[in-house]
This record gives sequence, C-alpha cells and structure tokens, in this order.
Amino acid sequence: MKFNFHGTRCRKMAPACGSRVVLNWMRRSGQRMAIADGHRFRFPRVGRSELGPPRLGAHRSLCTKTTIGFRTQMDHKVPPKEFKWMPSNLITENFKLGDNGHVCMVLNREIQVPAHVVRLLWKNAAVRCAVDGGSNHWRDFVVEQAKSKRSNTNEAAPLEPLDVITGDFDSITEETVDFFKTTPKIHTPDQDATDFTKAITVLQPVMNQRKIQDVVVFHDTSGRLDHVMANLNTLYKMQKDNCNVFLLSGDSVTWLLRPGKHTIQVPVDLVASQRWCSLMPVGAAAHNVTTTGLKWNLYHAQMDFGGMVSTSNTYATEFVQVETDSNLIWSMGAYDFEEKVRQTPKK
Ligand SMILES: Cc1ncc(C[n+]2csc(CCOP(=O)(O)OP(=O)(O)O)c2C)c(N)n1
Ligand SMILES: O=c1ccn([C@@H]2O[C@H](COP(=O)(O)O)[C@@H](O)[C@H]2O)c(=O)[nH]1
Repeated sequence: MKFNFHGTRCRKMAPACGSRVVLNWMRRSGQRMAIADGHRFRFPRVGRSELGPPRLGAHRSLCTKTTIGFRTQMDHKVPPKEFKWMPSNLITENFKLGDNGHVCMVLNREIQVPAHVVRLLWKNAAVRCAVDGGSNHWRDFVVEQAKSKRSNTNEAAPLEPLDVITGDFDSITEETVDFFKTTPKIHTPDQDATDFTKAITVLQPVMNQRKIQDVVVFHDTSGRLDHVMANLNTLYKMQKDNCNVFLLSGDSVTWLLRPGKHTIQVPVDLVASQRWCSLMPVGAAAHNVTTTGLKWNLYHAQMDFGGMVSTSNTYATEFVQVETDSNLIWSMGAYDFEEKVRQTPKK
C-alpha cells in the first residue's frame, strides 16, 4: 500500500501503523530493533557511555510522586499526592530528566530555545523524535549548528541522530525526507488526533519498557492559537499515562500540575529577576487551590476560565507550593532572563 505524500505517491515511506511498528520493536526488544515497513531502526541503549560521566544531581528525577489516589484527598482523609518539580533541570543545569533519560521531541515551529539548551537536552535524551514538519526545523537546526561549528574554534560535538520521524507527513518537505533518508519514519494518518499526540502514543510502549516518564518538547507559542491550545490538550491527554510532558519555548516552560500538592523549586535567578509565572485552569474549574511562595497567592480559591486565572504572577521565594483539586497548567518564564535583566531600566 502507498500513501499520498505532498500530492504524489511515495514509495519511500509505505504507511506504517505506529503501534504495529512498536509491537515489532517490543517483540524484538532483545535486539532493541524495530521494523518500520522494511526500515530497521534502533532506539539506542541508554548506557553510561552515552550519558557521559554522572554529574551532580543527574540522578534526580524532575518529578517524584506517591501513588495514593486523589478521590478523597481534598478532604484530607488521605494525604494529597505529592509532586516535586525541579525546572532547573530544563533551564540551567543537568539537562536530563529521570534516571533513564527523557524523550526529546521537535514540533513544527522554529526552535527558539537557546541552542546550548537544545544541544544538551538532545545529547542526554534516550529517544529523539521529530514530528512531521518538526523535522524541517530540526534539519535547519542541524545545518545551522554545523555552520557555527565550522566558524567557531570551540568544536562542538556533532548532534546525535534522530531516532524516528512520525506524523501524517503533510508538512515534511522532500528535501527533509532526503536529508533524513536513513531515519525511520512512522506514518500516523489518523485525523482525529494531532501529530504531536500521536507521536507520544507511538513512543509510549518504548517509554514504558525503558521506564522513561518525561517528554521534553521543543515547541513555540507563536503562530496558530489552535495548535498552541491543542498542544496544551496533549498535556491533559497524556497525564492518563503517567507521563510528564514539558513544553519548551523560547521564553517559557509549561507543564501540567495534576490534582495534589506540588512543590516547584524555582531557579534563584528567576526569583531574583522576578520573572513571570502562571497557573491556568484550562479545561475545568479548580475549586480548591492554595498556593505559597508566589507574590499573589491563593487560599482555598476557585479558578476557572471566565472567573479567576493567575497570569503575570511572580515569586516571593525559591519554593512555590501549589495544592489543587483539579488539573492546572503551570507556565513559567525562562531562558531569556539574562536578557530581561539587562534590559531593565536602571532606577
Ligand atoms: C471535531 C473535530 N475537529 C477537527 C478535526 C480535525 N483534526 C483534528 S486533529 C487533526 C490532525 C491535525 O494534524 P497536525 O499535524 O497536528 O496539524 P496540522 O498542522 O496538520 O493541521 C485534524 C485534521 C477532527 N478530526 N474532529
Ligand atoms: O504552528 C504550529 C504548527 C504545528 N505545531 C505542532 O507540530 C505538530 C506537527 O505539525 P505539522 O503541521 O503537522 O507538521 C502539530 O501536531 C502541533 O503539535 C505547533 O505547535 N504549532
């Protein structure tokens, strides 16, 4: 069977059902090999040699949690689920999540995250994936990095290769297909879910088997609002799979806070420079939200769209606590804070 690719019949990539490919991979997991319609590919082993020498704190997961259900939590018959988050692992240090590494994923927007952050998160990833048109942007990044390497005396190591490209392939260009011709491609034609959601679903069995919980996503909040909203929706969809998805843009990090008690350790530079942070009740109201460590705190407050949302908030301390009975989107300013500090007019 063939499928349409930019209006032409394409023989290079016959349609592959993501789950079938992953099942093949699971069957052959001894070899860590997957078959994507004749293409064989390996998800690389995560070993000491790939991750380099252990670094201080590299063993820490960004999030730890207990396994107590939430149904009776807010009346405190049982203690609330606890989550600890260390966004510095994405912003200033380590650049690795979880003991078994993380998935790195590139969506279809220009990569605005600072190049050194992208490089380190990519290097430390266990699985590297580009989603449809995201592969065009990854190609641009690879080419740009190769150029700056040539013009720079400080040699940077080459970027690790992509493990897989997924998508309905309506955005990847012929040039990009050619550029990544040896990279396995998994076709996800379903038009009832976004390519981003489908990409995580395709990788889920691999993540389960290798005990990877975290997905770091290069996206951007510019461009189409429907894509931005759909990307937030993916955070909600994936929480069922006990999977943490972090959206990284040029100046923000965003993830979902599930019902429970969250402690977020904020990089001190962000506290000092009073960068923005926000709590948004997307999807459903939260009826009982209490925070500490913010400039504008909430006390057993109701949050909902059309009612109260907490945007343009900032930090009172390094440790922010949020206790909530419902999902909330947490988004915080990051990356360009040095720039912001420089731009602040002197009083
Ligand atoms: C109720 C409903 N609304 C809209 C759609 C259409 N739809 C939802 S997700 C999706 C796929 C989007 O693909 P993606 O690659 O994420 O975005 P693209 O840039 O191709 O629009 C489509 C077509 C649908 N299936 N059902
Ligand atoms: O403006 C955009 C466009 C796309 N995305 C995300 O990328 C994937 C893949 O997009 P394609 O257009 O199919 O290549 C899509 O599912 C979105 O999650 C985006 O964030 N912003």
